[in-house]
Amino acid sequence: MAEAAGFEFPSIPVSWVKRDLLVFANSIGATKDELHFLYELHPSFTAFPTYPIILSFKHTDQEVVDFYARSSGGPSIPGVPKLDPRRIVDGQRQLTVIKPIPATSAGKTFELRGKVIGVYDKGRSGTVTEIQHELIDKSTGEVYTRILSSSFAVGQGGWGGPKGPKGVNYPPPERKPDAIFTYQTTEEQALLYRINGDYNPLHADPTIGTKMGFPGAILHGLCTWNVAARGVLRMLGNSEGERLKSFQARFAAPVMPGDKLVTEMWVTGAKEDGAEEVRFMTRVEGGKVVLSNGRALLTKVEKKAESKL
Ligand SMILES: CCCCCCC[C@@H](O)CC(=O)SCCNC(=O)CCNC(=O)[C@H](O)C(C)(C)COP(=O)(O)OP(=O)(O)OC[C@H]1O[C@@H](n2cnc3c(N)ncnc32)[C@H](O)[C@@H]1OP(=O)(O)O
Repeated sequence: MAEAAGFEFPSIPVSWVKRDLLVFANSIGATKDELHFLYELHPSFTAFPTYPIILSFKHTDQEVVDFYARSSGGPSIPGVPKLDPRRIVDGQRQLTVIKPIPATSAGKTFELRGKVIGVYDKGRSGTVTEIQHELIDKSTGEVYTRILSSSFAVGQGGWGGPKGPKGVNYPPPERKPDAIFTYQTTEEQALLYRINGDYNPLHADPTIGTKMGFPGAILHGLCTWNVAARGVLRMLGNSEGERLKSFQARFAAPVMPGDKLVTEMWVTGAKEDGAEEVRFMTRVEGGKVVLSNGRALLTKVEKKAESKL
């Protein structure tokens, strides 16, 4: 098992154009008062700061790809049994902004360099694979973004691997939230979000969702995660992309397209690298917590009075 940790994947060339940024901002519900994420001629036009999260799915694609073929096509991780991509869900994600990305990758040679942090056997529950990716400009070696991902292979545990370290939890303070952001997803939200490059049929074909025990096609965990990122930035960072330095959360329960998402957030007063800590939690209205362990780092936190649908 020692061989799995540190295993490096072949680097993946990635690219994007302004149009991809527009699709992304639309797919996470950006509104006309966030025009700088939606209109390429806006004087402050910029990528929504979590956009790089999509690049491990998109690569350099302009066309739809076969998700399963791509997910099973990569190299095997040493010491770990082959996992069935049809029964893998996203577990958690952390994105750290090191340098904001340009509005298009044209003129640079970006790639994602990925390595395994650990693969953990959770017994009957499944297997957790933790991978770190860095978005790097190959020609200069500059790192733009660091992403830590955990995927959860449901029911595919019990192969004798290590259980893994105890995770760090970021529970919200026990007081009223400092801001609340509500977003009504549509029945077609996942069909729109997949155009970013995550073509997992789990988000389109209801029969695949029901085989995994869900009520139908579920929303991409990262769509919920990015909606929450937009909410935190909107409510506490005046929708100024450069203020978001880090964003992370655990996918605690699935979301169905059409659900209303309620993100509660707390400014804790803690500081890290000159940014302020925000903890957050997202629920489906009146129901389950769907994003737990939410934590963001923002510079110049300022509260907005009201949430916007
Ligand atoms: C190669 C192809 C890559 C594909 C990438 C995916 C692409 C996307 O398109 C797919 C998606 O977007 S899927 C949608 C988003 N994800 C979800 O909806 C998952 C929601 N969560 C769940 O269903 C359960 O929490 C569940 C099932 C995750 C866990 O529930 P339980 O089995 O009840 O687990 P539990 O008993 O609570 O815990 C067991 C151990 O696992 C750890 N753990 C739990 N949830 C985790 C999570 N979300 N991420 C990472 N680790 C997690 C627990 O800490 C526990 O470990 P330990 O015993 O060591 O404490």
